[in-house]
Amino acid sequence: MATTRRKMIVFPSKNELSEAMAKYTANLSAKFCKQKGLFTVVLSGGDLIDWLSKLVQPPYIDSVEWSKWHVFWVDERVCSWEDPDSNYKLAMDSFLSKVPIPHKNIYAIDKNSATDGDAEHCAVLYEECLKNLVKENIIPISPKTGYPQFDLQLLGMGPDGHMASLFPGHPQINVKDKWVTHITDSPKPPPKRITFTLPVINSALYNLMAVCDKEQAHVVSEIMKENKPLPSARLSAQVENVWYLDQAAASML
Ligand SMILES: O=C1O[C@H](COP(=O)(O)O)[C@@H](O)[C@H](O)[C@H]1O
Repeated sequence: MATTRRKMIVFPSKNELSEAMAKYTANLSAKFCKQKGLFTVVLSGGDLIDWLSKLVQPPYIDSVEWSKWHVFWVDERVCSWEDPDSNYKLAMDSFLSKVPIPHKNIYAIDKNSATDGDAEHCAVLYEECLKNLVKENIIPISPKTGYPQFDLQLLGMGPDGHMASLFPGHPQINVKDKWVTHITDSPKPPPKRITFTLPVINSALYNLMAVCDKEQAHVVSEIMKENKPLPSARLSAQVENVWYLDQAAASML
């Protein structure tokens, strides 16, 4: 599996980081829409969705080819779509409902199994959904890794070093025989979640990890300076693995 070098950019403020993230996303959208007529974007939950707000403002709101976007989640909390914990709801409310992405191109967790709290079935169905999209030539399989290959993933990290719903000390980080797995004892609530597995995450062409605030400074230093093998430290990408930090998150480097 390819291991691209981690690239790091520190921004003076969260606002500048947000602007850069919008520009990075819009540039890749233009590149892939031109190259292959579509753009596959994987979102996470958490603070990152707030930082994406610049995409729903000029110039991007008018220039991005939203109709060509296909949107996925790197992880999802197993709860109803209306639950405030839902990553789908979070992205819908502040981002996706404001841009003209065709509804059929927004691939949420299965509504019924999520409401029923059946994490295992949600993971199985999400993997099935990805496999169907491979057959439809929406998602290619990476020739290098054999896993599905997304164009861009926008990721966040928790203060414990987790990314997606891959938590330190939990076995999901080592799963290789699935594309999507589940957890029922997440240390961060809610306990039931589904998540892409590490080989899928690392098969993406571009991975952008955005980390802000002083509370994250310690874990950023553990990863960058001490090489601590936390889940986020294992992030890679096929073309570029870039970390956007604000000054506060980078303050212990
Ligand atoms: O629980 C989750 O946490 C991570 C990090 O979130 P943040 O609020 O600390 O930025 C997030 O990336 C993931 O998608 C989410 O489910």
